[in-house]
Amino acid sequence: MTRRFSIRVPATSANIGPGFDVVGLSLSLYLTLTVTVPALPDDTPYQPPSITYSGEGASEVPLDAYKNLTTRVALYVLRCNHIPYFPSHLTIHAHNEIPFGRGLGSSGAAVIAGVLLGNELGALRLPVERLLDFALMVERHPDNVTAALVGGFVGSYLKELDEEASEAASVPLSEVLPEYPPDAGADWGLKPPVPPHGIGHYVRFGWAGCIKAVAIIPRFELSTATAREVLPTSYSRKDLVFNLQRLAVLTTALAQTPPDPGLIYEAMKDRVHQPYRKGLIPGLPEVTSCITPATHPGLLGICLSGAGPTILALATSGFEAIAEDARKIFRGKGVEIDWKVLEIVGGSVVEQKS
Ligand SMILES: Nc1ncnc2c1ncn2[C@@H]1O[C@H](COP(=O)(O)OP(=O)(O)O)[C@@H](O)[C@H]1O
Ligand SMILES: N[C@@H](CCOP(=O)(O)O)C(=O)O
Repeated sequence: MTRRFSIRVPATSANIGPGFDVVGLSLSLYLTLTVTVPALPDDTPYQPPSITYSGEGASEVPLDAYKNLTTRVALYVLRCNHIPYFPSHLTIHAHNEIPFGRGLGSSGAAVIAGVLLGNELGALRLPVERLLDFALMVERHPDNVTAALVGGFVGSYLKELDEEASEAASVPLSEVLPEYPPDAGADWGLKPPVPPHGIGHYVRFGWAGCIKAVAIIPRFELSTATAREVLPTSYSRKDLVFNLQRLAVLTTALAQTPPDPGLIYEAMKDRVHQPYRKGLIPGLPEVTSCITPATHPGLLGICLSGAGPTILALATSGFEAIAEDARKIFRGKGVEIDWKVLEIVGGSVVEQKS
């Protein structure tokens, strides 16, 4: 019987100020795959997947299943589970609302979509923890992928692995995700590195339902890799303590009703990544320091979203004033923006269609 299913993965905002590589928030923009696996007579010649794509990134995303990030991740999951190739005549339509390279977790969503696709195509029934292991072999910071998979406001850490497991987990991404040749058939020779078990661990924090996220999205891309290259490799104790103090308070403060702007605004400050990224994002220090709960009633706190360039303002009201004043500051620096008010949503959903 022909199988049809959809996979819907949310956008995410990582860090939320002091929680660099630790916390993530799932947001109401989605990457949605609609998948069909036709039932075919046994003697039908093999045909590789056909991908169509609409929405954000449509002009740049590869439609070759052996080059596309999502399908390469799916094939990696299948191959680690002894299934060497995609089902024949597979069709996938991807519709994407998450802008590329803006700090809203587009690559994390593509990776989670791929892990869930592999899990469905192979009927693997992997538990959430194992799905996360696969995602963490590809995207090494857990904040985006964990929030995209399980949803909500999430904190995660990577387990320290023993020597053998760390070696397996430190395989270069090019080996985890080789660009398999489309005509190579079932016997590619290369054995994929199977992830160690239990790489990532997470907990979901509470979230006060009245808090929404205003995403202020500059009209330029900044790759996460570039925005990580500018970070130092060591920090002063003073700066680490500054962030730890704020993160500890923030994870509970965002669950309280009514939320306290006096507590949250200060708790969303950061000294680990934002100061080093300001050279890549004109207007970043001005937007985060000029828009405050005193000047903008309803604002709780403001930070860089993920690696940027998007700015995330958490607020209970006054969304338009926050975003339009951020627009003025960015415009003064020659940067145009778009903005959206987003909800905090649940995690990825796989739905079988009849
Ligand atoms: N839906 C998708 N399908 C395929 N590739 C994607 C998809 N979404 C993102 N990517 C890849 O991820 C890149 C962006 O990743 P990254 O620099 O980490 O930024 P961010 O995750 O903040 O949007 C894109 O340029 C593209 O190569
Ligand atoms: N902790 C990471 C988060 C990157 O998120 P993205 O949405 O920009 O990919 C970082 O700050 O580098």
